[in-house]
Amino acid sequence: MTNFLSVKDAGNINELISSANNFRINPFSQQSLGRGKRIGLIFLNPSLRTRLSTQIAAQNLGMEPVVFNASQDGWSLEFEEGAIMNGTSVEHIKDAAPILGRYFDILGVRTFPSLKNKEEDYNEYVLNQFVKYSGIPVVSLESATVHPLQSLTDVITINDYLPLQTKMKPKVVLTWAPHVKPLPQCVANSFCEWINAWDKCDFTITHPAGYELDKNFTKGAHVTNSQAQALKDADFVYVKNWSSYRDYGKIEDNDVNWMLTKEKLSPSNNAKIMHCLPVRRNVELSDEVLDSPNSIVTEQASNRVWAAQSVLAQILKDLP
Ligand SMILES: NCCC[C@H](NC(=O)CCC(=O)O)C(=O)O
Ligand SMILES: NC(=O)OP(=O)(O)O
Repeated sequence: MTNFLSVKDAGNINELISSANNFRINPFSQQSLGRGKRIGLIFLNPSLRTRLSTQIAAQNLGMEPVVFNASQDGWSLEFEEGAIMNGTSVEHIKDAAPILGRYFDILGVRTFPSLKNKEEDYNEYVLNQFVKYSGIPVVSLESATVHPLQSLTDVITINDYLPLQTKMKPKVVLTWAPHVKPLPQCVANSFCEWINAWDKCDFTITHPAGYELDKNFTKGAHVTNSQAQALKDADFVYVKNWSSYRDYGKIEDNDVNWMLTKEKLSPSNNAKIMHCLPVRRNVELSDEVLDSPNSIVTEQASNRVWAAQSVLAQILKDLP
């Protein structure tokens, strides 16, 4: 593995899951793999889980992680080719990224979408420039359109429960939830493309009209505007808000009735509840759901370490 930017870089998903499961049993089994190697973790946006789990994963592999909160502590970066830099941006990515490439063996980058320029966001304008100019393997720590370390974690978490399932394929539902802010589509896009590629689940997406996701990510999934219909017999319910893809970055209609409650889950198959976190309690999901034994969000977040470790191990093995 060279880069880890989306499901396309994952190779065999089941092998990544199995490697993650091995690290969960024995976190320090491959300490020599990363010895003498350094990973730079560059954050252009806030993070709790990704920042900490990736540091822990790197340390478990014997690597040294260096975290840089670029948006707070670094010079303001310019990404536009040919820009006349007489404004607020101080340093061009063409100058900064090659230096990161000399300091580190692997680079992790978190960069959210602008939610203003759909074309730039969906072309991964920022992340791709880190890839182009750093010259070293790049791991997405969540980008404009996808969050592959989160999605790998999500399939690892679902996989843990597969032996308990009686159906050939468990019913996995991604439900839109209300929010106070317009959020990226990336966690939802990414979950869709990983669940589709993994192909072990019967997958339904439900959202109010106007929140259709980009078909490049969802194709193959059942899509319905009826949350009640989607939740019926569900084995896993993944809750997430996203802003409109069509009317890009806008809140079409923040229907509070879409908040997930215990009552709505009663026709489900005692569904496990998932969310990438952070979550707005009693806006996206009720306390009752989040605090119930069906919620596996803490377990899910704890799997972030093993997902990151399996990816970093694969990249380390393939370093030139
Ligand atoms: N990294 C996990 C999710 C990040 C982001 N959530 C947020 O920005 C939440 C912000 C808030 O709740 O104010 C998202 O949905 O893509
Ligand atoms: N789920 C997730 O990526 O969390 P952070 O934004 O805290 O890293």
